[in-house]
Amino acid sequence: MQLLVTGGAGYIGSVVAARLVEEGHTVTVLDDLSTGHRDAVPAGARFVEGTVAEAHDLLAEGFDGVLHFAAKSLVGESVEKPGLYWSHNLGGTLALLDAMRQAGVGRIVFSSTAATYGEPSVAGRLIVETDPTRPTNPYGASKLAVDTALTAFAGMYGLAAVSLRYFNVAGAYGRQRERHTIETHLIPNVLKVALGERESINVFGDDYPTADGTCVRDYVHVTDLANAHLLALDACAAGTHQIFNLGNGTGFSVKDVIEVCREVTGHEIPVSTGPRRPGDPATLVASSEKIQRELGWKPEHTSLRGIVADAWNAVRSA
Ligand SMILES: NC(=O)c1ccc[n+]([C@@H]2O[C@H](COP(=O)([O-])OP(=O)(O)OC[C@H]3O[C@@H](n4cnc5c(N)ncnc54)[C@H](O)[C@@H]3O)[C@@H](O)[C@H]2O)c1
Ligand SMILES: O=c1ccn([C@@H]2O[C@H](COP(=O)(O)OP(=O)(O)O[C@H]3O[C@H](CO)[C@H](O)[C@H](O)[C@H]3O)[C@@H](O)[C@H]2O)c(=O)[nH]1
Repeated sequence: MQLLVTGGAGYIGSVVAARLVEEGHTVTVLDDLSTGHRDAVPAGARFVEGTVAEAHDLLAEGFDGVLHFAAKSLVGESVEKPGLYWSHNLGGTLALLDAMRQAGVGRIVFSSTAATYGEPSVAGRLIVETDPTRPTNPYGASKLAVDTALTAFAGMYGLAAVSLRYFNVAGAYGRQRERHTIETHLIPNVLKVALGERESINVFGDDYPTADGTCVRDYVHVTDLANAHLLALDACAAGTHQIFNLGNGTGFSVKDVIEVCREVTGHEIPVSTGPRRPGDPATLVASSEKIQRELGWKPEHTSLRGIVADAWNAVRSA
């Protein structure tokens, strides 16, 4: 297929773009390099620098589908700058959907997020796709708005849409790793301590209603996530919008993650404890039963130790 990958110079988009090239697809990456890197775009993919709001002319060249990763995606920043999130994530995507419609591009796989759910309705239960969506921050709200728009576009215009609601993505694909200039994510920041680039890791709150008081998340390997995109692309069906969770079904606390990083890196990882980060739900753990059942997705890298080890090997060899 001729595929447009928005955000394909970013962490997840670049790994998916690499897998698509390997599968024989013709890939064009559209990225404004606001948080991505030109050299993350895989060899074999064409690169166009620009924003999703300017995709009109590019799409007119003729594509079979779009994989839409480009977004602002920092929870804390979204609380501080909500307008940025609404304009980029919703406004940018609506412009993209209009351009797709005008160009006759009928297939989209969208990077949605666990942040669309907010606090789980039943504490301790895995989150399923039919759970209430009550985002606790503007990032999650803007992504939920896109999901809602996709349902409407599928119903009205026959768009074939799949939203993949990722939980916490981690790990590396060979040397392709997470490398944000402003890094907020837990695992890469803990690894910076092990590398000697930071003195300690600050735990954002230890008074949550969880076993050790720190937030619990579900970490999924970026290559398992990439494989889900290949399945989703094939599963797109005209006039439908399908939504799938992507996680491993196991929750790890912030303290668990730091301990695994200590084991993997052999570094003591000094810790300080600070206040809660605004917008953070206490616990987010996925049921991915639906995508396993309906699309045959099977995660292969489910151990947190293995996920951290892959990330560590990639940053050490950088
Ligand atoms: N990393 C996670 O754990 C996680 C979890 C759930 C959902 N997601 C979603 O997955 C997607 C990719 O996340 P990531 O971690 O790879 O982020 P990233 O910041 O590494 O990648 C995003 C890419 O999009 C580009 N971009 C941003 N706005 C753009 C615009 N308006 N036009 C063109 N390009 C633009 C950036 O330059 C960057 O290369 C995002 O949509 C994010 O919301 C990520
Ligand atoms: O230096 C840090 C960084 C993070 N944390 C904590 O570690 C946990 C994980 O935080 P991340 O920033 O790594 O990830 P988030 O859970 O905030 O968010 C990620 O997963 C979400 C869905 O679960 C969204 O999709 C979002 O895009 C993606 O960044 C949170 O409890 C956070 O408070 C710390 O204690 N210290």
